[in-house]
Amino acid sequence: MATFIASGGRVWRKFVKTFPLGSNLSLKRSPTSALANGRLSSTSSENVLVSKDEKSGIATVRMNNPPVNSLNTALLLSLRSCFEELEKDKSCRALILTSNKPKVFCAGLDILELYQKSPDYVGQFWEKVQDMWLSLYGSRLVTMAAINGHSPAGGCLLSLACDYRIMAEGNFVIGLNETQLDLVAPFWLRQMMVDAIGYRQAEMALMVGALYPSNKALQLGLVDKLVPIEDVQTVAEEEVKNWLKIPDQARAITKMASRKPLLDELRKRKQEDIQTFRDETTRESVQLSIQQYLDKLKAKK
Ligand SMILES: CCCCCCC/C=C/C(=O)SCCNC(=O)CCNC(=O)[C@H](O)C(C)(C)COP(=O)(O)OP(=O)(O)OC[C@H]1O[C@@H](n2cnc3c(N)ncnc32)[C@H](O)[C@@H]1OP(=O)(O)O
Repeated sequence: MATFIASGGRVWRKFVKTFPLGSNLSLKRSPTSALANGRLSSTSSENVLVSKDEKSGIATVRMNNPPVNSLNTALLLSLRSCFEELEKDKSCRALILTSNKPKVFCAGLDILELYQKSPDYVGQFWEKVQDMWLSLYGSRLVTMAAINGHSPAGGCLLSLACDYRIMAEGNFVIGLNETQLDLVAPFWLRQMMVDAIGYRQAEMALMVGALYPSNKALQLGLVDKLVPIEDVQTVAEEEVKNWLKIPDQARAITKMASRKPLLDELRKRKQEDIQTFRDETTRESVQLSIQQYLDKLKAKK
């Protein structure tokens, strides 16, 4: 039987201190998890559930922000802190990012964080998006997106920041639909898309704000593997184990060599990027588009 430890090591205690914990400290574990027989540590904040198999060093990070894991300030802060703590944990070698709510991996940025807010507020919000991305994209760990549902916009951003993407088959969409909200994806997000699917396809996808069904996403190379939804976690664990056969140091140095230019570019242009976001999102016409988009989402029911 698996042993559940609420706050086993230094890293976990620190993480627990950083965030208000929900009453539930027990691990919400997929019944099909291949880690079931490993020694597991777990901890949770209200919006992110983390478990780690001590033997393999594989952590699973489950977004738990109902109803659709939209990235609000609290979730962004929790994700960043969680990525940074796992990064510092010497026994951690890999991270699987998934959703605790199958059928929606992440609905992207919380649109309400962009609606009728002051320029200062949206600027600070955007910095949290940047910092979360820097910690995930720049991670030394093997990072695997286990995309068990829809993954539009900011959800696609999270997936692209990982090293490998496994998505659920079926009627789920992924892509960068920012232009549909009258928003322009920033250079670092556009670049990840280009790196994943190539210049021409990325250019078209970004211009029209395309959301692709999972089979088309596989064909384009936006995701790497499609599996039935109930197998997403197990296949992600198997895939991570394959990656962990490669020595960590060589793999991580190689990863950094390819990602450093984009990481450095954002670090250098952080304030300019924040200013652009502030100016764009608070523009009257953009606010109107966001309002119409929100109305459309509500009217769907
Ligand atoms: C210079 C500018 C730079 C900008 C760059 C920005 C980079 C990233 C941008 C973004 O991420 S913008 C957000 C884009 N996201 C979307 O377009 C997704 C919208 N949501 C959906 O399409 C669907 O909700 C879903 C994810 C496919 C799930 O569908 P489902 O049927 O399961 O749920 P719903 O009934 O649609 O939603 C439930 C509930 O949640 C609300 N909601 C959904 N998405 C968001 C969101 N992103 N932010 C805030 N709220 C969201 C939705 O309105 C429903 O609310 P209620 O009606 O229940 O109150």
